[in-house]
Amino acid sequence: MAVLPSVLITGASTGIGATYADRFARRGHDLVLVARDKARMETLAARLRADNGVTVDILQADLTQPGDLAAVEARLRDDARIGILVNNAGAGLAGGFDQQPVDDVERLVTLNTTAVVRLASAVAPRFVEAGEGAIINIASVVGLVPEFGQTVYGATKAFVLYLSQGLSFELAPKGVYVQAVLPAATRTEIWERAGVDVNTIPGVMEVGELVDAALVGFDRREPITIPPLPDAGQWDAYQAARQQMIPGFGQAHAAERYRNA
Ligand SMILES: NC(=O)C1=CN([C@@H]2O[C@H](COP(=O)(O)OP(=O)(O)OC[C@H]3O[C@@H](n4cnc5c(N)ncnc54)[C@H](OP(=O)(O)O)[C@@H]3O)[C@@H](O)[C@H]2O)C=CC1
Ligand SMILES: N[C@@H](C=O)C(=O)O
Repeated sequence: MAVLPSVLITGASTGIGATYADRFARRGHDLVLVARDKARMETLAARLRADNGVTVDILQADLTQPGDLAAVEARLRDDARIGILVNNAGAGLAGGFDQQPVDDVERLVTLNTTAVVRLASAVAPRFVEAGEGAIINIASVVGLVPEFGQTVYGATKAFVLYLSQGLSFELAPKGVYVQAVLPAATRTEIWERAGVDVNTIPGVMEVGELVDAALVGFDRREPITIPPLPDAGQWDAYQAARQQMIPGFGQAHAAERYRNA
């Protein structure tokens, strides 16, 4: 029987990342868990080892700290057993843009974008050389909806979506599968951490249902998975509308509406 690849999951101490850890362990994958809270990861790892007989390593790291991030990058570069990266660690930020301290904004951008792209960059050359591997990036529907008023958080998630689509375009022909997962509101600690009472939000998905649906998309090798979206045709229409603009972009002259103003 072929050996299953190990899975490195960031933000694996709780929430969506811990649930991915549970589901991949049930499938028989060895794991590398990454987050700041070592005690929580040890508790989770002990359960996953006992229940599933898998190997679970723990890498304590604050992904906003360059030294910690470099250690995770090194693990991704050097450990040839890792065949799946789940770029999940992320956070939100309380308040509106004019109230958010810029240092908090910068930390958010570092965690939600810089860490994601650096970890993908660490692993991609090895996956390309092997002609296989998978990168799962957790984005958010908020990245499609500036109207939600979560501007910086949403911008980081739009970045993750674009990054995933671009990486899929570049790497799929080389055998590497890239999936962007766009959850909507899901019951995890992210809300409390950002000072929001999740019980005030309508239509919150349970985390197990979210990850199980995302894994259906993963098994189907979908490039984009939006678990709560009832009509998949709406996403296809959105993509088609975007692609219809592409031939119009290469013009030597400004469009008629901008001339002779
Ligand atoms: N829940 C939701 O409604 C939605 C969530 N998402 C996205 O899903 C992903 C997971 O979020 P979710 O599970 O809900 O959130 P949680 O707050 O429940 O979990 C976040 C995870 O990220 C880790 N983490 C946070 N900061 C850092 C850091 N600086 N360095 C390393 N790890 C860190 C946390 O661990 P620790 O504190 O131990 O470091 C934790 O394991 C995020 O990218 C989020 O944006 C997208 C759409 C909806
Ligand atoms: N985590 C949520 C926003 O704060 C989301 O992405 O829906």
